[in-house]
Amino acid sequence: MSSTVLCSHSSAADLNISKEAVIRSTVNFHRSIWGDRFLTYNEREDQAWEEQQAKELKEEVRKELVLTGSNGQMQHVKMIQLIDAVQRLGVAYHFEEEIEDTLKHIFVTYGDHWMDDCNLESTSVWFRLLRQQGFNVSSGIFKKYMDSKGNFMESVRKDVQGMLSLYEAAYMRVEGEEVLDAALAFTTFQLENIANDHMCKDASLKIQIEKALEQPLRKRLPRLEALRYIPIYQKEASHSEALLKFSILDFNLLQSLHQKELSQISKWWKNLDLQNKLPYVRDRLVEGYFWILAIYFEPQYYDVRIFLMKTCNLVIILDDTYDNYGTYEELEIFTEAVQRWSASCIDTLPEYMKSIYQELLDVHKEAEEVLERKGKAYHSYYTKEMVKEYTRNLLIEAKWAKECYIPTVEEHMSVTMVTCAYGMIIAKCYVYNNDLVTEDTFKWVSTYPPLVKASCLILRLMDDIATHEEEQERNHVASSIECYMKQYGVSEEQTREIFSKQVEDAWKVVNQESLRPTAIPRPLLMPPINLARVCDVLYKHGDDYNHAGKEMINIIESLLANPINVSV
Ligand SMILES: CC(C)=CCC/C(C)=C/CC/C(C)=C/COP(=O)(O)OP(=O)(O)O
Repeated sequence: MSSTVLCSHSSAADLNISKEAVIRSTVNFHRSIWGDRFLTYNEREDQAWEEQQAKELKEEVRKELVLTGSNGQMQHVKMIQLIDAVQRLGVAYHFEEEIEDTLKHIFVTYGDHWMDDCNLESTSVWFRLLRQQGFNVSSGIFKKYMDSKGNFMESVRKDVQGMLSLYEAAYMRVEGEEVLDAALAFTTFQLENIANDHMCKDASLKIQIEKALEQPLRKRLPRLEALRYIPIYQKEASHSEALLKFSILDFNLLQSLHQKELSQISKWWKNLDLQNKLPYVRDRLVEGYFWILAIYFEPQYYDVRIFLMKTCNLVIILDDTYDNYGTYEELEIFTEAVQRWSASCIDTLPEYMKSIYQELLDVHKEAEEVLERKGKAYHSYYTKEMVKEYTRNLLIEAKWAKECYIPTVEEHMSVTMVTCAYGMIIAKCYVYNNDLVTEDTFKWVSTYPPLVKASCLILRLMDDIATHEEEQERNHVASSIECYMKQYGVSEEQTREIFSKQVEDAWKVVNQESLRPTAIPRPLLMPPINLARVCDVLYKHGDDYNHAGKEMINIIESLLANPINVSV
């Protein structure tokens, strides 16, 4: 994989560092597995008809989602089930107001006391939905399913659907919620037993349990949950035909929009001609698009996605330049140029870095022009400052790598919290958001508040758990695993366990910070939450960003290539 090469580079003369050969370490990343597959886009023939159908069905679903005058308990139970289905089918973004109104009404009506005679399944779904919506209902309600010794009752063990719902609800836990910690341990153990039980005859239930154990709903991306849930929902006797059909059409229409975007961005990427200009850079455009789609999949975020794709792929170019190809002296010059952020710096740069720098300025200038017209120039001020901070910290990592220095865990985290790039990406998510974003939003994100830190930590730890071995083989900066092992004298195995626990603790912070009142308007919380979620796809079974495995390839094909058959 990795190799250290001697290569003579034209920049050496400009740099005045050495007229002889420059030693570079390079990694031979494999080429994109997707080739030009997403370069061209063809609209499906029946798309206009599908759009019309979807429009009509959407209004039918909307009517079902509005509370009627009768407003009885039974209606509330049904409404909770319907909202759960709407969310899991991936179409909740069409009905945000209706969902907010209904859940608020239920919160105001019942407070912490969801109907006493309700079963575990209904109570768990109520709890999860309200917590997801930011209503801080008490987890104390689950104590009634425990005996005097604090163990879950025998009746719970027999209620498999109830346990499955409780398992999903428990993932909304925050620090100190012992009843939810106990519920999670109990349900996980019981559900694992059922999943491993060869005598269990209900194959469909078994699959649902396996999928839930693999990834709880809290960590699941809405588009991936939609793919999984559509066939399950269809089998439910009480399903709404309008909702089912609408979800399928909407999934396919969005897929078509995403294909169009990916084609547009593939052309931009191809035009950069990196294969010839910067052959050391990874070509992971399609995997990168999956990453961005995880943050925002809704049609209204088209501009943000295009901007994020350009700017995040530049982040990858920078990452490979600092981690891999650039010499320390070159990187110092580049970092200085970024701090000055001016086209006049181009002449000071080594030849191969000029196009990177120019593209960095261009992508931000493009955004700046749009924002200036809207009187929002400060949006780009903050994101540019975060890019500057990012390169300064990449340079520190390059120094550590050059000196083979293993920092303390605290030193490492203070730098890699920035170089994992999530803070900067979150800020960039807000650049084109108009109504809710204020200067305070940028001040919030740039100071790395608990939610942003938690999201960064989840990425850093999961990425390092997945890539530690591969990165060790090359001259990469010490990973958090190495730092931890050295500082605490523990094995790699123990460190991995400790980090997995830290990831779960970070999720508790994500949950806490999502409860009302929130530090910033609730819709703006989605980028850090979804960025945490995507790690659970990309880094759970290895490094699926750099080396997409079979399952990742399947995911990308289902999301971006294969429409769902309308008669599923
Ligand atoms: C569209 C697009 C490309 C999205 C990517 C999002 C992004 C910029 C993520 C941050 C950088 C990162 C962790 C890259 C993974 O490579 P790595 O494992 O080499 O990272 P490391 O050098 O920090 O370990």
